[in-house]
Amino acid sequence: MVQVSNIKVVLLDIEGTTTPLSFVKDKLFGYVRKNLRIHLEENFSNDEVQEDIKAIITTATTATTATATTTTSNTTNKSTLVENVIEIVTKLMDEDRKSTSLKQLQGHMFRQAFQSKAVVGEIYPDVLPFIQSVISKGSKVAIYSSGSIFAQKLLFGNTVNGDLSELITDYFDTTTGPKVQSSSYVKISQHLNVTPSEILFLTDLVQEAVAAREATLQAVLVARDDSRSVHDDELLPRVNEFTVIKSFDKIKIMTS
Ligand SMILES: CSCCC(=O)C(=O)COP(=O)(O)O
Repeated sequence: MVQVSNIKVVLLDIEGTTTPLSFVKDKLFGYVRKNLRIHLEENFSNDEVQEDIKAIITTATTATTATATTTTSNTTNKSTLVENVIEIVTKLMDEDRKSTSLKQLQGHMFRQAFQSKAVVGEIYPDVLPFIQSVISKGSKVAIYSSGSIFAQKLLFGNTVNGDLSELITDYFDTTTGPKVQSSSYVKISQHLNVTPSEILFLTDLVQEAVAAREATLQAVLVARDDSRSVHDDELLPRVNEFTVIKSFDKIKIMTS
């Protein structure tokens, strides 16, 4: 059992930490891949979709990596724009990019997925008891994910365990900054009005744990059976710098 003390907020990553990778990759992202064309075509004139299209095109034209090579055009022609956006979004998703524009679009598409019950939010069985125990000790629970805040609220509002969104006091996404940058965690602690060391960050990605620790948060790695960096041999030296738990029931928040 890992004991942590002096914690006012527990900050949770989603993919691989609260929620199975397979759910995010296959069900959520799978829904986007399958329904992107129909979403764009049927809702093309909506302000929200127009904003999403503009943002995606901006990402493609300003990206410094391979995505920038995608052909974009200045056209307002519907079918050309739809084809362009599908090409860019597919490429961004293939590269598992965390671009804010991609995450905004995905989040808007998840609304239909959750409302129609085509998708129901999955969390690991130990997550809800842990959240309840954190709250019972007077600490708060917040989320920091690359998924948009809109998407995060949909996920926690529509889980297999019911609506958990009210148990979470604050949500953060890439509009605060990338999860691999320590400045993002400084901003989060300022927003939460606590000192960084009073935040416990749980993630399956060592690069995120490193950034959080640089900002002096307490960071613990979560090594689920399907987790990402904890099973990457190249990252092992960095992983070994952290406390690693297999599930949330291995962590105990001590009241001061
Ligand atoms: C409903 S949130 C969707 C998750 C997502 O889009 C994502 O990129 C996962 O990012 P995380 O930072 O939670 O690993």
